[in-house]
Amino acid sequence: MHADTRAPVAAARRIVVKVGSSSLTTPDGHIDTDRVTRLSEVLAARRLAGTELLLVSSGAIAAGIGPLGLASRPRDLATQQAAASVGQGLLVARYTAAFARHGLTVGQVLLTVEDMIRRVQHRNAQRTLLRLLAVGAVPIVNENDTVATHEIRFGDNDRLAALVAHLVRADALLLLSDVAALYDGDPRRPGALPITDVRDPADLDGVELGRPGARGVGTGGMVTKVEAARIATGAGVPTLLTSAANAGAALAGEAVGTYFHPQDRRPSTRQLWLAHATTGRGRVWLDDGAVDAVVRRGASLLPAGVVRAEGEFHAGDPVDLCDARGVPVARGLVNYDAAELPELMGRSTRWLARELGPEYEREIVHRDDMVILAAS
Ligand SMILES: Nc1ncnc2c1ncn2[C@@H]1O[C@H](COP(=O)(O)OP(=O)(O)O)[C@@H](O)[C@H]1O
Ligand SMILES: N[C@@H](CCC(=O)OP(=O)(O)O)C(=O)O
Repeated sequence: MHADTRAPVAAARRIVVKVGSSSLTTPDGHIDTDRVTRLSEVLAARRLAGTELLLVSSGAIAAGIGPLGLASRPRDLATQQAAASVGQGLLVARYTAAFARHGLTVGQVLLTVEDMIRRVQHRNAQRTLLRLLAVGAVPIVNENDTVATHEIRFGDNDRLAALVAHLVRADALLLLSDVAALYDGDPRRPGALPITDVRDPADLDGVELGRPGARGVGTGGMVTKVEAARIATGAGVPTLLTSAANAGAALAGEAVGTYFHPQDRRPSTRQLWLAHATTGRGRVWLDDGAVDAVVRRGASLLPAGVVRAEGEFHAGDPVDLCDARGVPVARGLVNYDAAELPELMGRSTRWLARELGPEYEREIVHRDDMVILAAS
C-alpha cells in the first residue's frame, strides 16, 4: 500500500464522512449503540483537533425496523418512510448524546433531490451547512426519506455524500462501510484481493462491483460507492473507502482502504447536481445546429433550435436535451412548461417577444442551468 497517498485525508481541514446502515445497526433492526459511540468518539476527536466535519449518516430505515417490530428491511416505499421516520429520530438522538460527551453539538440536515437541483433551495442548503460549520456544530445529513418518492430519490447516501462534499468544497470524502476496502471481486468469495489505489477509471476494469452486504440493510453495495468516488474525485475531492472500524486509522492517513485519487477540476456545484442527482422529467429534441451550439459552443438553448418535446414537465424541472437520434447530450432546467413549447418551437426569440410579449424572449434552457452529458 502507499501510505503517502493518503496524506490529503490526514491534512483535510474540511471533511465529509459517510457511514452506511450496516455499520450502525444490529441484525434485529436497532441502533448498535456501541458502534455509534465508537465512531462518534473518533469523529469528535478529529473535530476537536480543528477539522470541520460533516457526517452523512444512513441507518434511518434500518434503525426503525426493530422498534416497529418488522421482520426485515421493508420493500415498499410507505413502510420505508414510516421506518425512516422512527429510525431517524432515534439515530440523531444517539449522535446528539455521543457528541455531547465531547462537548460538541450536532445539527440534523435532511435533504431531498428536489431541494438540491433548484437554484434557491440549493443555495439555501449550502448556506445552512456552512453556517452550521461556522458556529462549530457537526451537521448530520441524511436524505429526507419520509417525503422522498421513488421518482425523486437519491436512494443511496453514497452519491448524496459525494455531492455534499462538493457542495461544501470539502478537502476529502471518507466512505465508511462494513468492508475494509474495495475488492477485485465480491469479498465474500475466497481469493478476492483489495484494491489500494484508483487513479483512473481503467483501474477498475474487470472489477466485479457486487450487491449490498448479506444483511440486506445497505442499499447500493459497491456500485454506488464507486459512483460516489467518481463524482467526488471528478470534482477534485480525494475519496477513501474503508470500514467504519478503520475510521480512526483512515483519518490519520494510514494505509487502509481504497484511495481514489482526485482529478484536477471542479465543475460548478449545481452542474454536478444536475448531472448526477437528477433524471430528466421530459425530453426536448434539438436540431443539429442547436446541438452544436449547446454542446460545442456552450450556448443557451433557444426556441429556434427545438423540434419536439416529450413528457409532462413544468418550468424549473430538469429535462434531457436530445440530438436527432434521441441521444441525451445535455440536461438542464427548463424555463417553460411542456404545454407551452409547441407554440414556441422553431421561432426566433425576437418573433416570440413581438408576437407573445417580452416574457417570451427567454431561452428554453439557460447555459448556467445546463450540464453537457456527452459529446454528440
Ligand atoms: N467488489 C467488492 N468489494 C467490496 N465489497 C463488495 C464488493 N462487491 C460487493 N460488496 C459488498 O458490498 C457491501 C457494502 O455495501 P452496502 O451493504 O450497501 O454498505 P453500506 O450499508 O455501508 O452502504 C459489503 O458488505 C460487501 O459484501
Ligand atoms: N436514507 C437511507 C439510507 C439509504 C442508504 O444509502 O443506505 P446505505 O447503503 O446503508 O448507506 C436511510 O437512512 O435509511
